[in-house]
Amino acid sequence: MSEVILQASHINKSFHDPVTIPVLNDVSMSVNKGEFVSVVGRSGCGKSTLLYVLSTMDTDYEGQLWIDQQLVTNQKEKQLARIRNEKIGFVFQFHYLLNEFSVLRNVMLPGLKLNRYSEQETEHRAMERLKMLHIDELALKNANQLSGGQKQRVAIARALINDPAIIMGDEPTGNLDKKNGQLVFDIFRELSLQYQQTLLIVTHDPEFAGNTNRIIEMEDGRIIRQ
Ligand SMILES: Nc1ncnc2c1ncn2[C@@H]1O[C@H](COP(=O)(O)OP(=O)(O)OP(=O)(O)O)[C@@H](O)[C@H]1O
Repeated sequence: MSEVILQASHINKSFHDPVTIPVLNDVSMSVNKGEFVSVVGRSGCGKSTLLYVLSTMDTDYEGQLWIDQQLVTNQKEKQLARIRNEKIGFVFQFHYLLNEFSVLRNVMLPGLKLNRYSEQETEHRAMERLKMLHIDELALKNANQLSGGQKQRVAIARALINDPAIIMGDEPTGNLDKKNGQLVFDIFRELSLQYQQTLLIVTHDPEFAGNTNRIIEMEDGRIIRQ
């Protein structure tokens, strides 16, 4: 049987602004190890809100959530911060690299924070991941010397530094031209096929979604197809 990496059960969420707006409506879903899953749906249907809940950044919801077989609902923030750093790699629309640091240092940072390996070992692991993504020649450049596509590939290397159970992305190709968007897609596919990396990516790009293993389609806060 496939190993379940992420499971959400009957997630409900509303914003109170000041009237109550229901945004997630009885969302249940799971993602298996090695699956490359996309989340699609019209603007405002709740994709980002769902991703924030699934990534444990938003804890204000009803329902239950497991990551890598561990129930994370109702855990304290300190524990959640550790789970996020250890189990989840994030790739956003904007790369959030620290411009004053080298590419290598940027990739190392979540590893140094986790403190599982020595600094030397973390550097070695960061170089391995830059090689995996074919960008090791950028290691000593400063982040602000890179193109948008290169920055996003560095952000993916950074997301991989702690061997996350799952990579979550919110529009990771949304800010890239077609060629660089394709490059980022190809990296995700290679990670999924070659390294059994589990991926859950919110996207507006039908071509991107159409080439993933499974599409989760949302409408008005519900999953209408998966
Ligand atoms: N902090 C907030 N307070 C109140 N309402 C919010 C808040 N964040 C999001 N919403 C509302 O929740 C709904 C879902 O928003 P969300 O950002 O999850 O949609 P989305 O599908 O990711 O949209 P997009 O594709 O445009 O990014 C929208 O109606 C939005 O206006």
